[in-house]
Amino acid sequence: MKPIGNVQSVEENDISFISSMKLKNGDFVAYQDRWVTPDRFILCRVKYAQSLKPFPDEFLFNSDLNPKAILEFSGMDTEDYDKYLITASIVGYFNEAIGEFKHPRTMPDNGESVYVAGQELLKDVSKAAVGQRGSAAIGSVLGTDVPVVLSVKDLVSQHLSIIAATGSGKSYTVGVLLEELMRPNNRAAVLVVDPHGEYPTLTALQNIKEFREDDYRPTVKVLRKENIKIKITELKLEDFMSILEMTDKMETFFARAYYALPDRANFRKADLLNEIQALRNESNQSTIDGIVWRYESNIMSRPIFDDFQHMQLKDQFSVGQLSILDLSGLSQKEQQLISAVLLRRLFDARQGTINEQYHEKDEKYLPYPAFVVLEEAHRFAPQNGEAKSKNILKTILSEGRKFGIGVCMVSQRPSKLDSDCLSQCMSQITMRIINPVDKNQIAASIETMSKDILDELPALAKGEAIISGVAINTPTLVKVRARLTEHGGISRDAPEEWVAYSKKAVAAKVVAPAQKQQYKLF
Ligand SMILES: Nc1ncnc2c1ncn2[C@@H]1O[C@H](COP(=O)(O)OP(=O)(O)OP(=O)(O)O)[C@@H](O)[C@H]1O
Repeated sequence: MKPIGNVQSVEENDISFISSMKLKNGDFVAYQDRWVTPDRFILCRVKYAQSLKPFPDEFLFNSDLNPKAILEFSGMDTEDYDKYLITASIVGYFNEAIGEFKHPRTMPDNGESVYVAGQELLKDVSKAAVGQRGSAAIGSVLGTDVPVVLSVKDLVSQHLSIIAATGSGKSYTVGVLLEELMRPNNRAAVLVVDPHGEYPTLTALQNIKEFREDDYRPTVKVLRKENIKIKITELKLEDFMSILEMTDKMETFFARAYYALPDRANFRKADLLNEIQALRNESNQSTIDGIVWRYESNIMSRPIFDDFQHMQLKDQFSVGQLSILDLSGLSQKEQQLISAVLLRRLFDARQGTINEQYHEKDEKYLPYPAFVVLEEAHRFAPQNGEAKSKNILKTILSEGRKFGIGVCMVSQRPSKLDSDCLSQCMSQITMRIINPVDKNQIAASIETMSKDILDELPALAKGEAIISGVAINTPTLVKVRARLTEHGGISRDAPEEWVAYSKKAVAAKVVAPAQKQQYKLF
């Protein structure tokens, strides 16, 4: 390796060095740990770079003149002005035995050589190697072709957040992650809760050879609203309350009817309606009418609520299967309710299976971990306000690790996402964020987000991310790799569509002779 500069000063965890190479924030450099282990390199992450020697003010007065040209004209050495003072924070050296970076505890001497970190050092940012069991090759270290490979074990056991402003590449990155999870080295059981129907294009991966090995071929199953069934007994009293939006008086009567059911684990929609009607007397006619009207229009007539059928958990969670729950076309309340019921059943199944309460023949037996991706997570766990799915999500985020349930929360509005939920995601893929309120929420909820990383967020380009947390060895700027399947969340080109539509309309007018006005002279 050829040195690119020399250490000028050291302060706290930062080194400053002078170089003629203009490095970018997030680039990695290294110096040698000369006094302790001479051949050991210490990795550092560049925080900022600034020109070392400012031009004399007089050279800058006239914007028509190039200051460098004035320098040359004055016979001064331009090279002195092409140097940068670069500050980088120490990441450490990779300790194979503990599998993480350790701080060297000694700082470099002034004048120590600094190098651009090469492939050999950069590979240590990844927690796994490409193709290894439990690896997800998500992209490369920005500006290099060194792969960044995440640990799937850590993503699943300690949850993940994917946060970015709209259009920055969130759902594209989710697609890349899902591709990695479905590869033969992972064969994951994954469910994506997809409120906009963006992920069905992933079905193509079933036919791509990279995803096959021996007899393994991933399955991608799209569950659309017509196939979504919730057995009425799966709803709790508070679910009914939230769907029916009743007055306090109505809620009191409704609760009475619900508790009057002879068997709350086994009833039909009409049985509950009968119990409501049975409460009718002369003094409560209008209240009961109100409940009945709400119950008939929101429960009786909705096909997703069924007397007998419900979605089988094993249909949604199966090893080597990516299930896409396409909730487009359903109201936000319905989306929350479906997710709540599903997450509750998943938690119960995994808890019961691990505690040996459910056995092989039981419908609720689920003998493998599961990963749930929640797009638009702020809808399911809002920071302010209620959502039926919020409590169970909190439970899974805090206890899911014991039972092998991982959650990936995807959102473009972290400030609208419950901060407790966000702080439970121990790995983070954070893309461009401009809104200061969102940045503050990230700073408050994600411990690994240092100020210099936060400052980088608005400058990230489409498809660039900062990956931090337990699935990677140190926070790293990453270029997310290209998708193997087509991306489903295409941004619409409004002017293109307007012009195309207008041209079609004009052409229709010109060529439609039947509609042409016939003029007679006399
Ligand atoms: N890593 C990448 N490589 C190449 N193109 C990318 C990458 N990431 C994103 N893009 C491009 O950027 C566009 C926007 O990405 P994407 O749809 O993922 O944004 P988003 O953050 O999910 O937006 P929204 O919040 O509106 O859904 C995509 O259509 C895609 O063409």
